[in-house]
Amino acid sequence: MVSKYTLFAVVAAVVSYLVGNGVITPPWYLAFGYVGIFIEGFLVQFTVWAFYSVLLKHRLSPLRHLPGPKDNGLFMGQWDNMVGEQLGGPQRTWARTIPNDGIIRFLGIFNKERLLITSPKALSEVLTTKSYDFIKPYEFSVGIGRLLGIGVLLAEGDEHKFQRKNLMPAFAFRHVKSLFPIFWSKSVEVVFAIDNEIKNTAGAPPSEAAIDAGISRDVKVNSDQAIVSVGQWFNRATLDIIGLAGMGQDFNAIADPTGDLYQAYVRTFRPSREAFALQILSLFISHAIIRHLPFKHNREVNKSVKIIRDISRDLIIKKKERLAKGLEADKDILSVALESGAFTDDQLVDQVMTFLAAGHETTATAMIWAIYLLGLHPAIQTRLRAEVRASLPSPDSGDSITAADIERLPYLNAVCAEVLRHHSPVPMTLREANVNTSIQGVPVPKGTMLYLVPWATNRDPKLWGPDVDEFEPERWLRDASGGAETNYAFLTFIHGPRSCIGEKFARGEFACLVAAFVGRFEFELADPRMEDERTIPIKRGATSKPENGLWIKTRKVEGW
Ligand code: HEM
Repeated sequence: MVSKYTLFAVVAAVVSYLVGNGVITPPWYLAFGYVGIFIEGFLVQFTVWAFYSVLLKHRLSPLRHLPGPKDNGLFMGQWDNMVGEQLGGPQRTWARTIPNDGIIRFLGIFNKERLLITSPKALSEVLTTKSYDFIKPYEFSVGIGRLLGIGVLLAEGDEHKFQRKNLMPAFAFRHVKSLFPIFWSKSVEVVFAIDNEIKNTAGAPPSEAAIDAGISRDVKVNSDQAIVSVGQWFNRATLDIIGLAGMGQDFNAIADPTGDLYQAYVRTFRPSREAFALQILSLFISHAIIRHLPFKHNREVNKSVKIIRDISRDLIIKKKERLAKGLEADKDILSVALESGAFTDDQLVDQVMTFLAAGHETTATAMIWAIYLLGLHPAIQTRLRAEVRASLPSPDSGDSITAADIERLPYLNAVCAEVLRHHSPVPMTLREANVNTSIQGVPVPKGTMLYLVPWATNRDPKLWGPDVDEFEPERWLRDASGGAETNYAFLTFIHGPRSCIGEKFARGEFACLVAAFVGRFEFELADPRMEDERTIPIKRGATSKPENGLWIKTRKVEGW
């Protein structure tokens, strides 16, 4: 489709030719030759278009009658609220306070119209029955695609159906069950590593360089207690798990955080002023241009992406060699993708990149919130520790576990489900109507942007009851659905054909990591300022976690 800028340029060129040759004479213009008239022509069109789209379009929109927040800025709609609060925060408030039938309309930057989808019925249409009417917005895909590759997460339409069908066998629960020994062995390894760190870490805070490189942030308190920064440990553990269970390759990031792959992710996700500035710039300029601007952050991300791509390619070559040698077929994600014969080598690289990134940062974020919430609620922590110790083998025993061992721990499963409800690692995701369609009978024009916000839906009192903000694992013991009347009240993994393909994998590794950590350690928040979750600065991005990390006073509990 021709872009509006191309159209403006063509019209301006024609006008410039006609005026320059005296065919037409506008009542007023500055005669600076053909180029001057071209620029004037372009600017006049741009100004008319900008005036229309910022000040008029939303007033004439067929969606203008939908309920929504009224305190809009003249040019920037709800922008001030959205940047001033945690990601998903304003949407959580609107879903609670603005009476609506499932759709709330709000204005974003330059008064662009957006729809927040709130009711289970509307969510089921967008996510399930009309899933392919909605796509991931182009700019979102280009931005995140640099790091994730264009794999199943970003493919659309028939291409997505094809990729998902061929990857599904690797994620069937029958298969995921066989991965529990890997989940457990890495959970035990990270617990041992943290235990060692508590014994050996120095009394002084680690150097800035070590913190920056995601290597150590831990500080000794006394002989058996240290302040541990849990985030980096769980990133290392989940990267190892997706490596082993997903690709058959141990990246050894728990043992050695200086490895290329782990460091590539540390550089990419490291918050910096430049990264934030580029994020803001991406609201005005295409990601395709931004990534080439000469900034240090861009150079670091580009370098990291090359490393991740090269490692992904190497993994594929090694796997192919194993297959060619006729070695026993592996059942990891990469082997399933290779054996399906559905993907070219380049497509496989994109899939591997997708699974590496989507498969580790999310679960590591879930772990941060689990430790945060259990640090805040010592009674729940103690009860969970008792259940784990009574039922699972001590890490020291060297014994492994099965999926059934985890399944039969009701409190562990309830705690994990409640963490995922209370603090969804992915706070929100976006969709764009790809065709003229409708939601709950409301006509939705092509191009309309939709917000699906687990941070709002998972905490909506209409769906969960008045105790929605309590961290209350019991709700999952009373009722397998947590007390909500519908699945669509729980959006952590989304639903339908674009739901998280790794949900069962994620729930399995998450339960193992929580069990091993809580079984072995007693812990509390090191920073009392974090006790009020509403005031914690949260990092903005695809996943939401505390911007300054999570620091907990940790002590080994003997006897298991
Ligand atoms: C607690 C951990 C996790 C959470 C909260 C989570 C959440 C999500 C969400 C919300 C989506 C939908 C994104 C969207 O449509 O915009 C998604 C998609 C996806 N996730 Fe996860 N995820 C987790 C773990 C994993 C793991 C461990 C893997 C891989 C092993 C994985 C692989 C994927 C893939 C490939 C997709 C795209 C699916 C598709 O579009 O067909 N995720 N995830």
